[in-house]
Amino acid sequence: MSVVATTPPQLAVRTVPLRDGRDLLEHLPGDAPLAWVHRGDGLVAWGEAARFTWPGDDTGDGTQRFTAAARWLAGVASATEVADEVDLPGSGMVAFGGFTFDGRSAGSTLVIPRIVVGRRADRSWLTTIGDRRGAHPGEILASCTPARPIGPLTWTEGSIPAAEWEAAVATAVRHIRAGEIAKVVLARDVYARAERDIDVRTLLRRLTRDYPGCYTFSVDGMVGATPELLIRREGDGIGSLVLAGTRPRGTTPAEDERLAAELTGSAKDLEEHEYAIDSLRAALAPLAATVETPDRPRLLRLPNVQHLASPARATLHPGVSTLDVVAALHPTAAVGGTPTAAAVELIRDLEAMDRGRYAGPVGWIDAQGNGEWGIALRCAHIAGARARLFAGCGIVAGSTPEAELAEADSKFQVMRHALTD
Ligand SMILES: C=C(O[C@H]1C=CC=C(C(=O)O)[C@@H]1O)C(=O)O
Repeated sequence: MSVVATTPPQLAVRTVPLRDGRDLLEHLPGDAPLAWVHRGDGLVAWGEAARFTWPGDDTGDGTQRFTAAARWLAGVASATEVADEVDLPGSGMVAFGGFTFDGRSAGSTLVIPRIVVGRRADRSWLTTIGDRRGAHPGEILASCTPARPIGPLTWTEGSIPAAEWEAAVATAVRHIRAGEIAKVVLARDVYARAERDIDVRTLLRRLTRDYPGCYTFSVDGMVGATPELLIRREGDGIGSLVLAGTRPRGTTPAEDERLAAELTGSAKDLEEHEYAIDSLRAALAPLAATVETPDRPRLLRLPNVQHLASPARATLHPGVSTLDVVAALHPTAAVGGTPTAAAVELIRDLEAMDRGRYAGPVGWIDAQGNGEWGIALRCAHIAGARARLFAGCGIVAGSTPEAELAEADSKFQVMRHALTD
C-alpha cells in the first residue's frame, strides 16, 4: 500500500484582492468544478496543481488517511512560495478534500487547484497556483460557458431495495434492544442517469438557491448541500454544528409546528442527539482546552426537513492540526453510531454497500490550517451522466422501518430536486 503522490510538487502561489461582486458560482468552468459556498461566501476553484489520493487501508485504527493527507499537505506547503496580499482564512494555498466514510475504502482525496476565487463578507480575492518556473495560468476568470440543464433522468434502485433496507433497520433495532449497541446510522443509495454528462454547476446553483443556510460543496465528483459542519477552524478556535434527530417539514404552518413540537419533545430524538453530542465531547477532550455545548438542542429548519441542532465551540491545545481534529471527530454518531467501532461494523454488515465519500469529511484547508469541513450529507456522487444519491438515518431503540424509510426519502429530496429541471 502506498500513497500515490510522494515527492511534494514545488508550487508558486499568488493571492490578490479582486473587485468583483458576481456570484462566486458564475466564475466556474464546467470541467471538475470545486466549490464550498455558504450564504454567498466561500471558495470556488478549478484546475489541478497537485493531488493526494489514498488507496484505502484495512489495518490500523482508520485514521491513516487523515495523517497521510496532513503529512502530504505539510510537505507541499513547505516547498511552496506564497505571495498573499489578502491574508484571510482561505487565501494563499488551499486544498479541497473529501475523505471516505470507512478507512478501508479507496478514494480519499486532496486537490490543490490552479485557480481559486474566494469571498468573505465584502472582500473577494483571486489565487493562482502555478509551478515555480512557469507563468501563472493565463486565462484567469475567462468567461465560462453557461451552465446546462440536466435533461431527462432515468431512476433506478440502489444497492439496497427499499424492502431490504427496512429489514436491515428492523435487524438494527433488534441489536439495539438486545443491548449490543445504542445507535447506528443506516444509509441507502439510489441512482439516476441523464442522457448526457451532468453539469455540476447547475446542481450547485440550485443547491445554493434552495439551501442557502447549508454548505454547498463540490469536490472531485461529490456534490451536495450539507447542513452539518464538522469543524470550522480559525486560529486555535473551532466551531461545529451537531445534528441528529429529524422530522419532515409540514405542508401547512400548523402541521409544521406540530412536527417541530413533536421533534423537540421526542425522547427518542433527544436520545439520538445526545449520543452525537457525547461523541463530539469525547473526541475533543484530549485535543481541546475548553469545549462548550448548549444544554438543549435548538430547532434547525431546512426546506425539506427539520433537525435538532447544537452549535459547539472549542479552543484547541497548541500544535493540534485541523486534520487531527477531523480524524478524531469522524465518524460522529450522526453518521456512524454509538459506540463507534461496533456501529461501523454493523454498518458494514447491514448496508451491503461501500459508502465511498458519502458521510465522510468534505471541505477545504489552507496552509495555516484554517478551514471548513462538513460531513458529506444530502449529496450525490456524479460521474459523467450518472448520479448516485445517498441518504441515511439514525436508528435507536424506538425507530420503526417505515418511518426511517420516509425520513431517508425526505433527505434524498435535496439532490432529487437539484437534478430535476
Ligand atoms: C445521515 C444523514 O443525516 C444525519 C444528520 C442529521 C440527522 C440525522 C438523523 O436524524 O438521522 C442523521 O444522523 C443523512 O442525511 O444522510
